[in-house]
Amino acid sequence: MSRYPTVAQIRAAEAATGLLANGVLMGRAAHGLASAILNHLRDTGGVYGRRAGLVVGSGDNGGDALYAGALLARRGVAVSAVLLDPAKAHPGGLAALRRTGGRVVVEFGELDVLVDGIVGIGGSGPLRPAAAAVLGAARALSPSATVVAVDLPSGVDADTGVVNEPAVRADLTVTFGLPRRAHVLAAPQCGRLVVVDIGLDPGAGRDAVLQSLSDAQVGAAWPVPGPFDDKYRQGVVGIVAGSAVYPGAALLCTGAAIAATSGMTRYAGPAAAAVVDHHPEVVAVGEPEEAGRVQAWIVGPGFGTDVDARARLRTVLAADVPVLVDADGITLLAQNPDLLAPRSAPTLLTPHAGEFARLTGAEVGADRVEAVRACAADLGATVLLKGRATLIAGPDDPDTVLVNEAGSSWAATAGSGDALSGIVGALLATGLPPALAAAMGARAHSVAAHIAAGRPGAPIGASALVAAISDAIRVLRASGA
Ligand SMILES: NC(=O)C1=CN([C@@H]2O[C@H](COP(=O)(O)OP(=O)(O)OC[C@H]3O[C@@H](n4cnc5c(N)ncnc54)[C@H](O)[C@@H]3O)[C@@H](O)[C@H]2O)[C@@H](O)CC1
Ligand SMILES: Nc1ncnc2c1ncn2[C@@H]1O[C@H](COP(=O)(O)OP(=O)(O)O)[C@@H](O)[C@H]1O
Ligand SMILES: [K+]
Repeated sequence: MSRYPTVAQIRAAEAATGLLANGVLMGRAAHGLASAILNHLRDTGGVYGRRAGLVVGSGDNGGDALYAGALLARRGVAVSAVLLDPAKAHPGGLAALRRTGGRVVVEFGELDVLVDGIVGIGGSGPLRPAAAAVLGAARALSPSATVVAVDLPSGVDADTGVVNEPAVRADLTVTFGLPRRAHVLAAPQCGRLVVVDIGLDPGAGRDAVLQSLSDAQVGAAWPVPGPFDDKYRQGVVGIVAGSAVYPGAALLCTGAAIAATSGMTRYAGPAAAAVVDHHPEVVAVGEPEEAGRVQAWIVGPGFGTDVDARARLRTVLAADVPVLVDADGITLLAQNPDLLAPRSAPTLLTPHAGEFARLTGAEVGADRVEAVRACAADLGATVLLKGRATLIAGPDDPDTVLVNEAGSSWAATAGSGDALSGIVGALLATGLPPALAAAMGARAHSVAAHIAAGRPGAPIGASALVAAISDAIRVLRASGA
């Protein structure tokens, strides 16, 4: 389990050490930052004589950069610094840099490493023009320089992960004590993340709302058949998806459900013939009323928004079992929110941003974590908001929002949402709590996309993702073994 505290929680954890005012924390941060840069230099040709440029802002983020620059200069790195506001540059850090031979310059020469010490957790908004100009000139002169962000790439909001352009895009981000929300919400902007130990209380950040499961946790919790299990005991999932004209969603969703667990998969809808043709293990009928017992339903992917679809949604939501509503089902639900009111079994909604806006009447907005939390509380349902960073909130636990950072964007392809609902719905049918099922399913979905794309990676369709689900589960289960 990783936890991603807010800036307020990070500041409280730092203050609790009593080591802020005396500069001890900054010293540790600077050591960690310098070590990460030295490691990078060693891995790419050596340390001595390499060139590092520091872009230094007016706060402690700039202080970290200056002290780290001093340590690099002592190891033979040629360090230069551009001070964005010379009168406010951290005095101790600046003195240290000067003592070790680092130079203050107005513009950089060629660089191997460009260090973004502009702003950290005290920053707000985009890069100001002077900072953007210095970075732009440095990038133009040294396009292959490695960009190292101190704490987080400047211009990225630490709590929401919003990238306020112009913003820094880093190859490596070195942070201190605890990862910030932005590191998972805007992971592609941060590059590789190094978290330096600065001696925070080991319990620090325990109150962080935003959390992610490790692969090992997902693997250990993945349901597999036990010695006395049969097909029914592992959960029967019922799927209402696709249509006679558009059977694709039904095939993808059903295929994903079959791969995710060993329980039984039923299908109810107009694509029954095509489903059985592709997946002979499925028991398929025309309508949900004919389907027999299930432990969870998936309803909505590609099943349209006509009167028949509406009637099927009504039937499924009237069942006293967990229901996952996706895609067209969400669009219909947005028009008929009263359908949720009588339900006592859990409901799980899996919107993308557009469906989320339809459901709530408002765009997701900058604070995705708060948006998903509020939506879950308002609707009394678990909500999974899709994206590169998928967020999951339940209705009864405002102190937990789970996040799955996909690690790659190969899943951004048509029909991959149908695969996600198949995986998550099959997990729901095994009896897992909705938020856990959603987070585990999202993780397996991302890993499957990554495996299907291969190395160095090639575009995939959703069918390839579905075909890789079994391998993804193996990878997740092996990661905890
Ligand atoms: N507080 C602590 O204990 C520690 C703090 N550390 C470092 O200190 C940083 C936080 O320092 P500060 O609180 O001084 O804040 P920052 O250095 O992150 O930024 C605050 C300064 O930047 C200016 N600013 C805000 N937005 C800006 C923008 N868009 N463009 C240009 N300037 C902008 C503000 O006016 C202020 O002067 C952390 O991110 C981390 O790097 C580390 O030294 C570890 C210990
Ligand atoms: N940039 C991205 N990186 C990684 N995964 C993504 C990205 N964009 C979307 N996804 C994932 O791909 C799936 C897309 O679902 P959805 O938008 O419903 O597509 P469809 O309706 O075509 O099936 C979701 O699981 C989502 O989290
Ligand atoms: K920074």
